Amino acid sequence: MLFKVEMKVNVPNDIDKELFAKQVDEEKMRAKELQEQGIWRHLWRVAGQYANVSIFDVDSPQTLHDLMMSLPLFPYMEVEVTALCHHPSSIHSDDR
Ligand SMILES: O=C(O)CC1=CCC(=O)O1
Repeated sequence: MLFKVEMKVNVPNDIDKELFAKQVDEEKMRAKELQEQGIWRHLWRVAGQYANVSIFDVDSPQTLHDLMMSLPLFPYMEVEVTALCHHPSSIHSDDR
């Protein structure tokens, strides 16, 4: 199942900078793993914002939920999830 996930990162003004830098590194490593596994299919920066638009390929909404909750930067994120399905005019057969 494909999901569009929009993540906006809100960094608290009083955050410990070292802790946050560590969490960013951990997020980067997790994102790399999930991309290599074909789960995090697309990861795009939203121009001009500390935000991204991503496409995830997971077996259920519960799996997506568990995955999102486990992201190191999740505590700072606003997240919007949109379920996607095949478009009848798409020429790609692998976008289900
Ligand atoms: O920078 C972001 O948008 C949050 C994030 C997602 C994956 C990653 O490495 O950072």
